[in-house]
Amino acid sequence: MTATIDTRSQGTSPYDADAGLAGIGTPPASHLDSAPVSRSSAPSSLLGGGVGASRTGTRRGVITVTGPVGPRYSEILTPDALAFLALLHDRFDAARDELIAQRQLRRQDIADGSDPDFRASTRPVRDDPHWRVAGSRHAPGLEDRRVEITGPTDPKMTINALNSGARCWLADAEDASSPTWPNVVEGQLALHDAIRGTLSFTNEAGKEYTLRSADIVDLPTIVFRPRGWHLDEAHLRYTDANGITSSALGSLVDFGLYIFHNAAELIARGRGPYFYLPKLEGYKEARLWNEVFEVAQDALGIPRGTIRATVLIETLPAAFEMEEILYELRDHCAGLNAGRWDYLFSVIKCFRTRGDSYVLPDRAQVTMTAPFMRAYTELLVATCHKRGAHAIGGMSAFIPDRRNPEVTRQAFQQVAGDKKREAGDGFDGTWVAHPDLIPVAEAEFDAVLGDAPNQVSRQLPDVAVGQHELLDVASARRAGATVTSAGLRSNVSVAVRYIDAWLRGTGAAALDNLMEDAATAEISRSQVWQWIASGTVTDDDQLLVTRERVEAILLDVVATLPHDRGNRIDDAAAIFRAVALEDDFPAFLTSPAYQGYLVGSPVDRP
Ligand SMILES: CC(=O)SCCNC(=O)CCNC(=O)[C@H](O)C(C)(C)COP(=O)(O)OP(=O)(O)OC[C@H]1O[C@@H](n2cnc3c(N)ncnc32)[C@H](O)[C@@H]1OP(=O)(O)O
Ligand SMILES: O=CC(=O)O
Ligand SMILES: [Mg+2]
Repeated sequence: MTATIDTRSQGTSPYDADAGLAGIGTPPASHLDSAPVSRSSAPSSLLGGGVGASRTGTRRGVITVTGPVGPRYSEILTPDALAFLALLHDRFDAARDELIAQRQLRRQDIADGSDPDFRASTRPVRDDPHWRVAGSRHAPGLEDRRVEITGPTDPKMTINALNSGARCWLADAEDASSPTWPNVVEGQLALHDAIRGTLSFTNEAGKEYTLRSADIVDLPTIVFRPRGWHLDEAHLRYTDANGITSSALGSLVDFGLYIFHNAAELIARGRGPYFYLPKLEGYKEARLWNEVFEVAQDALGIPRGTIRATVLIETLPAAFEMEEILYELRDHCAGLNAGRWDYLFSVIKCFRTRGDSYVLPDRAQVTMTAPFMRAYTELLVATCHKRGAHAIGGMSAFIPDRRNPEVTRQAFQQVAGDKKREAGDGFDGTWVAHPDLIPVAEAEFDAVLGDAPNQVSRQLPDVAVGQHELLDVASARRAGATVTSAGLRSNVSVAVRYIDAWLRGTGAAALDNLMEDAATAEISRSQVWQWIASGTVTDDDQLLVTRERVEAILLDVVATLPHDRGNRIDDAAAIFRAVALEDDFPAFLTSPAYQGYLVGSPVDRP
């Protein structure tokens, strides 16, 4: 993206001068923020004015399709849908760039030694006891979210998820998705058809898949997760009113196409346009989403407050702004989710240059009972319930193997323990990665919730989590967790195999009996980067983690992997080198991998 960013006017702490939280102490339903979205600026002429010019003659931007067009793509990429995307980009493209720049400044601050903390400037939001979020009120299908299955939106997974018996389905265009052009557009087609009850699929062996009901109220409630703010969509070009052209934004494309095509249908069928919002780093990003929602609802003629969003708290900076995030989205917010894998990634990213005391042990040894992780989830539940929001738990990575009873037994045991802890801690629901895990998670939540749809009314006034508890990452190693040579090798191997799968169009994979996705792969590569940068010594053999050592492991791993036709092991290894072994630390591995390796590759064509 090319927008000019005036970082001087924002400063490194732009929140202090912020007037956006001025509504504190007044009734929560009113829109008192200074945010520049008003009904008068809403695009009433959107669908009548044609792309490029409004009825009043004001120039507007244009979205152009540059990706190849497959069967039925025209049903998604309609002129009106593209005009809607152009409207969203006109309003929010530059604001997105500013927020990405602010993320970088903040991360640099942390790298330079300034610890994240709760903001003094937003204390009034936290201290005001009166406001509440919309929650599940007037949001049919979101009252009881005790088990949510997650997964990508290809037709088979869509049908399997909707037939799974879970309460909700997180339809994922984020961590579980490789954002190939077919995955993006055909995923929208699958959702479009599923919502209308017409989706079917036949696999290569001739097995037919159909929805168990054509009526979506009989199926898990769909909660769609668009891509995060950081990802571009290279197959749609946005040309702004000044003729400047750039890639479209993945988040606005995913969100925009989904709500444009499905909001009215969802509402008519007794559901609503529901979203998960990933990878936010602060409340200003929540505010941006809220503005997107308002503009979208106005443009589509849907009452404001119809959308519901569940925000993933999966970055360290966002953990210090949970309440502010809820506040910004209060008219649209259903809850928060503890996105534990990206959270760990964010912890590593933020502290990667801060030396040995910020080094985490092997990924497998950082469990949810590590004090700093427990502090994060306790704060999340307490914050949600204080504000009438659902607290949704995270993903245990253990997955069953239908061909291996022992692996399945262990997965069930691990998942049961994880869900028991979450339900006991006050979470209102949780995620599972695989349909066979639904009864396991359900049993643990049933035991706590009984017939109640949730436990939002359970207040947790005794939770006392402050800056120290959230930042005490050293607690994991103090408690005996270690960095091992096996952990190092596993990080290299998992990252390379996952990136290979991602380059072949698969965004979630079962590797070594664990669910791996973009978030877990980010942990693997960033741990390696941090261990090298921190001069970490593996505890079992007392050897330094160096680039040369990792390079030798990488060559060994690559030699053991099949180099069949279609595999992209060498490309995966090249990406791994770029994101784990260079001096620079790309904020996300998917950004260079997308631009340099995925776009234009064989799987990127219909
Ligand atoms: C950090 C985070 O963000 S977590 C959220 C993002 N991650 C995810 O959503 C991961 C979701 N899970 C998955 O993608 C898959 O479970 C995987 C890739 C981990 C494993 O998938 P597979 O190797 O196909 O598992 P397996 O062979 O046991 O599947 C058995 C059946 O269950 C289906 N299935 C497995 N997981 C899912 C799922 N999440 N949703 C729907 N159906 C599923 C499979 O499609 C398969 O169906 P079939 O018999 O009709 O072919
Ligand atoms: O998105 C979820 C996570 O754990 O990351
Ligand atoms: Mg995540």
